[in-house]
Amino acid sequence: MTAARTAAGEPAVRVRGLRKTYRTFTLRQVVAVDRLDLTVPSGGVHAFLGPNGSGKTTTIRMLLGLVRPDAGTVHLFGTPVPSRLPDVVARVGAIVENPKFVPGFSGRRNLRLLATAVDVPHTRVEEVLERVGLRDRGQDQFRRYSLGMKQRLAVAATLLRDPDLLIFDEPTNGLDPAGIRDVRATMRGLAEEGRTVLVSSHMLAEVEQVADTVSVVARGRLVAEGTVAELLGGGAAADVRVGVADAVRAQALLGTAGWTVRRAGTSLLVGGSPGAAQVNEALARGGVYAHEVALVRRDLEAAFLELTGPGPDGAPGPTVTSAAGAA
Ligand SMILES: Nc1ncnc2c1ncn2[C@@H]1O[C@H](COP(=O)(O)OP(=O)(O)OP(=O)(O)O)[C@@H](O)[C@H]1O
Repeated sequence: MTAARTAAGEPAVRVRGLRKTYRTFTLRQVVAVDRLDLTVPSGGVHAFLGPNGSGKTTTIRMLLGLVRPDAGTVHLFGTPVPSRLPDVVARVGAIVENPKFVPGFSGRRNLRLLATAVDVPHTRVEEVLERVGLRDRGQDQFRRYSLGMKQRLAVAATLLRDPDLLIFDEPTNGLDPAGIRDVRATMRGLAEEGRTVLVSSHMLAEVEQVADTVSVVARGRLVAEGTVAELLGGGAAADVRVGVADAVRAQALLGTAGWTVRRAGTSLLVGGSPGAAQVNEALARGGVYAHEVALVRRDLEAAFLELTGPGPDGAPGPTVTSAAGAA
């Protein structure tokens, strides 16, 4: 099953030059998505990351044929959308906004209604309830479910047709920590079954823990793509924090080695070095012995703000970086 889901060699999602402009009530033009390129590899969890209003929901709605683009192309598993959406729609499941379930019906009855609507046998309802851990609570009324359980029922609904691509728009909004953990575990589990999960988020911590690859958008445009580690600059590019008694001498030694050195409280932060061991060695060779040498991971929040914040002139976004080195 895993091979069949991913064997096509096509990315699950391929978007090129996508653009969508809205007109507000005051006839002001809002560019929601602006010549966006997006590639979601087949298999694994891909985070679609960006601040509020950066165009994530609009993009997802275009992937699903719910909003018509002004320009650009969308392919899902190599099939052009929306022109040939019917050919691929059964392979895609999405939770875009709060799913509509009947509050007074049980979770199971809600799913059975949906199963009938999409022509799936009711035996599949039991499978998906089991899959999201709701089989024992399937007889409870939907209105009695916690938010996390409601979200899991929504996932179960998307699984009815056994899709290869699942799209979640901000799935952890409003969930408590246990609910967030559940959603993350569900996403990982789906990816391990060979499916592709595309999850939009503005929550960096969520992305770091669950995503294999990430696309970062700001003001409707792609600003970076790659793995989380690549977006953070990788270990080699991280700073090294050094604690020494003689900071002046250490600063001179490290500067001579060609690295950038700046003060951070009582420590020094060394940038551009190949790693902590090399920094330590350079100090020792110069007769300076550090009481602390530690690799400091670049802060994800800082990296994200750097990527998505306004440029120095406050206007267009930062240039596109391909952290993965991919075209
Ligand atoms: N139907 C609409 N009419 C007018 N403007 C819209 C409409 N939908 C979205 N927008 C605007 O387009 C821009 C992108 O919105 P979108 O909802 O796609 O971003 P988002 O990244 O999903 O944001 P959030 O994380 O807040 O949901 C925003 O400026 C938003 O106000």
